[in-house]
Amino acid sequence: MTLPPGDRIAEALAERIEGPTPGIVVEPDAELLARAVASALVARLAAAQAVHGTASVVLTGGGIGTAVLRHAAELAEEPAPGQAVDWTAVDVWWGDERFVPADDDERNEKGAREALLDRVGAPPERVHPIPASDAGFDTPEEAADWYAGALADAARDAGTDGPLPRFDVLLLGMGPEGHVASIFPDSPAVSDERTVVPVRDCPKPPPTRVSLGFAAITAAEEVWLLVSGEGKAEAVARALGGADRAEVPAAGARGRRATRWLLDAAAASRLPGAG
Ligand SMILES: O=C1O[C@H](COP(=O)(O)O)[C@@H](O)[C@H](O)[C@H]1O
Repeated sequence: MTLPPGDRIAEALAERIEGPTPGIVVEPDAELLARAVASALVARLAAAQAVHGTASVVLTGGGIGTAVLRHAAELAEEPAPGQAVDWTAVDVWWGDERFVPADDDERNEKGAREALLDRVGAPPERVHPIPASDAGFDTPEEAADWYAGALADAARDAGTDGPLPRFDVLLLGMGPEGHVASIFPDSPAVSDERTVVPVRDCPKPPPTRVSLGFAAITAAEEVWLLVSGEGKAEAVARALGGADRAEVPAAGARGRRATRWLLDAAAASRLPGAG
């Protein structure tokens, strides 16, 4: 495990951190982290479009996740070389969502639309929100089944084997107790093998949610965990120290090709070697 304090995320990407060992990059503070991740994200999506014609990203809610999207929208106004994303050719999915009405401020979708999607003109046919509670589904179970079907349909339309389309980058925030998406420690979701799982009695409000399961998270090409703040430092250290994913779900978030922990200095402060 390496810990390069102050290293730039773009440089780490250029080095192509790949394989089973998570790559760790530390930026000095949350604002610089959000800017660096946004810059790396648009570069990665532009590169995916150069190869495949389209790109796909799985979004997260949360403070840093939404700040990244705001900065990505700014970068779209005057793209740097290698960072020109055609937002009409990006499929947008979500890692988790709160099962509340569509206009509720708790919706991750609402935050993402305001921060990025409405600003870059993402077309409705490429934006795939997890259903809201007023979208015609009575329960999170029904909404989860529907979203699993939407993912499987997209995979089939793209000619991809299996129940999931290609995810170029899957973004995850992490809670102070180590939850990712809406997979909370010691909850049924940690051992649920479905691609999309309903979540009830969630310890963090709102209590009713829908989340990608580990089967979908670990199918992504790249998983990027975005974490800031001292309050999350212990969970970061436990996840990277080999904790069981049932106890620290972030420990089970791995990409097929790469797993990147993108941290600010406070979140990295309990890792071995942190100053
Ligand atoms: O409940 C959730 O929390 C996490 C982390 O949020 P943060 O504000 O502490 O960064 C988020 O990633 C997830 O999508 C969300 O539903």
